Amino acid sequence: MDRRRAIRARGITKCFGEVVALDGIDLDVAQGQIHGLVGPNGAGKTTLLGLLLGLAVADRGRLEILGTAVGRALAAPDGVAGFVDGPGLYPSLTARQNLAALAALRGQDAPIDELLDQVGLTDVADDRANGFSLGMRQRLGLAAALLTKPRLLVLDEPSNGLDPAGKKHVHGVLTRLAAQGASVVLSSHRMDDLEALCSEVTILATGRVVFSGPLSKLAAENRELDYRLLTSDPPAARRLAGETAGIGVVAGHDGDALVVRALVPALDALVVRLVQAGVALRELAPVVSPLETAFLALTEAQHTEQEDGE
Ligand SMILES: Nc1ncnc2c1ncn2[C@@H]1O[C@H](COP(=O)(O)OP(=O)(O)OP(=O)(O)O)[C@@H](O)[C@H]1O
Repeated sequence: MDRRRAIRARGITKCFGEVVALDGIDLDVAQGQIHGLVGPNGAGKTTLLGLLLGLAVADRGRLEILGTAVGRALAAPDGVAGFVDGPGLYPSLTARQNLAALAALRGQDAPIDELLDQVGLTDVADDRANGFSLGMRQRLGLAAALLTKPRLLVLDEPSNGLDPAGKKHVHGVLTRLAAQGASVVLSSHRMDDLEALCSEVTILATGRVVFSGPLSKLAAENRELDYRLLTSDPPAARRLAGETAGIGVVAGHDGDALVVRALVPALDALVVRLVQAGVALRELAPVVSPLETAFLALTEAQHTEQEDGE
């Protein structure tokens, strides 16, 4: 058994009647890693997170969490905390009372003020949870999960409803937790969040893993992407792009921006030429992120394979 791995899943299958929600899932999550789960609606993300939290048991397969094989009991494995389908809170209690009640249930002292501060709820600490917005409830749920000092934190769509300040707090909490050696598995439909937070992602489609690994592997795959460039001299940039091998200039105007289709080596060559010609590069970014491009390509491919098989 590998204790350096927070999660090791092999051949996990889970059905609800006729519906195969998970179909032979393998998953590896290292300690200290923030791992993203992504996939279209109904892909099986929540079902998988529920198994990690001990809310359900797999029909087949082997699941090890924090070095221990998960049995058939419906209970969160030791060291695991989190939530699916929104956090469970006491609506008539304040944020502070919610955390105090949970700490008392566990018979432990907890740094409640510090936790409220970490998730950015200090100003509303004495407001009742039933008046909280979705983003505030998510953050209180995160603070509640942190009460147990988890070694594996499991979160279903933690970014739902977060404003930019809330997002900054949540990202800060998760990043610090991972830096201290805990692991985080979270699902999201927000590619920008996953790219900002996760070192590895697993893409699920109709209950199967279609990709699992580092984000850099997705970006480095041999796939042409469209890039948007803002430069100090748009006409010169357009001319140089047209003269660079492997660069396709995408038609249509986006203000002063130049949009090119290229693999990374050709893009590198273009940037070098621009700089050598004295054209300053002010912005360069993929029009659609590598993760989103891979997500669409991989999940659509899976969908088409299924249709062909029917
Ligand atoms: N309790 C249940 N009873 C019956 N079917 C279920 C149950 N839970 C999930 N399913 C089915 O299992 C499949 C996977 O659902 P799941 O909620 O895990 O997907 P998801 O990837 O989290 O989707 P979303 O992005 O919409 O949240 C779906 O077809 C869903 O309808």
